[in-house]
Amino acid sequence: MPGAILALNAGSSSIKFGLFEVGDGPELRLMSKGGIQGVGGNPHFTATDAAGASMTDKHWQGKEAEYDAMLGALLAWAESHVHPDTLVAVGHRVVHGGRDFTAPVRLTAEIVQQLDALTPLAPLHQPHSLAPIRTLTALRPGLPQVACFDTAFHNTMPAVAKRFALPREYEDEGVWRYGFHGLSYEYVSRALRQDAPGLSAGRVVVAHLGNGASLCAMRDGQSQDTTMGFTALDGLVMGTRCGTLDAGVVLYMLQQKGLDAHAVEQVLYERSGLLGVSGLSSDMRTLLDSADERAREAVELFAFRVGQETAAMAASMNGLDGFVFTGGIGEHAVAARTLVCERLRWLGVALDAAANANGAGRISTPGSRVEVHVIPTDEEATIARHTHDLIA
Ligand SMILES: Nc1ncnc2c1ncn2[C@@H]1O[C@H](COP(=O)(O)OP(=O)(O)O)[C@@H](O)[C@H]1O
Ligand SMILES: CC(=O)OP(=O)(O)O
Ligand SMILES: [Mg+2]
Repeated sequence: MPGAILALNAGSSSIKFGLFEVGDGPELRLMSKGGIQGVGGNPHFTATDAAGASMTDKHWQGKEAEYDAMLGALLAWAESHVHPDTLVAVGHRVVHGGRDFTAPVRLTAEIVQQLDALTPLAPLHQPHSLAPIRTLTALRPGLPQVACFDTAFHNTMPAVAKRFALPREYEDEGVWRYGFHGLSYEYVSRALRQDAPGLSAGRVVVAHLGNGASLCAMRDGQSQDTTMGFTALDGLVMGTRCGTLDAGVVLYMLQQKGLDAHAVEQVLYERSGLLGVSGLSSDMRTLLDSADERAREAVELFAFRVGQETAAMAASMNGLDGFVFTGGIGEHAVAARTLVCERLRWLGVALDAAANANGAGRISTPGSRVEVHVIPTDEEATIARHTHDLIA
């Protein structure tokens, strides 16, 4: 089935994409990757070829910066590089699959409606996941579109790791831990199996540290536990999200502070995390560069929580053989990796400071009991592979 697949990963302020050539076999070849940054503000469209050379770099303004126009332009750009009739499908990252979607699915109007009903479970993400699906359906009604879910990878978690200690009727309604960042974890799981098969068969904590952040306890490449739960609000300190919080604080906000549900949602999703603690920025790079004491405290809390939750993930697997950093912070923030590894020393992590600073793939010392790796994630590659498998 020769042709091409466009994989889209739409977030709150950016749309990332990967364009892949399909051959006759199962392997896909990356032709281009890039994205639109500044969606909703000053959009900036860039794309590079597989070797990293720039293919386009444009700023859009006025009518060109409107959502449908931008997606139309991205689609037209992709088609101009593969010819319209060879674009065989578009795959999307959809953050929440709820209890009904545990594997990639070919989209229909009815399924889009079902996914829309999950918006309250992922208010920061689901609308952004669905927006490009709707626009592309209007632009190219006949083009097959596939949804790939962030939650699906965690379906292998044992019941005890999924369960909340709430009255059973909540569980009957689907209130349990789903977990997220699954397309990223799936990519890392495959990369480990290929490049470090011994470790991949063991007990590994994968840390996806980006704007959203979570950990996955992986044994034999499968999810055993994760720090995110029913929503992407749980677990670690994130850019603007608080992570794990005593539910009593929510009651305090409602009952003592008089906030309504919408105001609480805003505090927890948009004004907390690194931004809330530092009062400065949600961006790790800005905080690491800052001399402000509160910026330092925000980074300290971030690393402290990664350390605590790693111990919890290790407990879920009865031990720890490896630790993997991925996501924007995990891949690039040398100082943040150092702080995290210091908190994992007692678990058997010995960091090789030079390897960490030099951007090596393995950053633990040869004698480290726990192997530490940095693996750049590629959610778009996972999306493209699933899309290909589904439509082939
Ligand atoms: N060189 C760097 N040094 C420190 N932090 C970085 C660097 N590059 C990216 N980051 C951080 O990565 C985070 C964004 O991660 P990313 O995975 O790209 O986010 P998203 O969840 O939006 O996909 C930001 O906090 C950013 O500051
Ligand atoms: C699920 C989630 O938190 O995603 P992101 O990191 O893209 O915000
Ligand atoms: Mg992300």
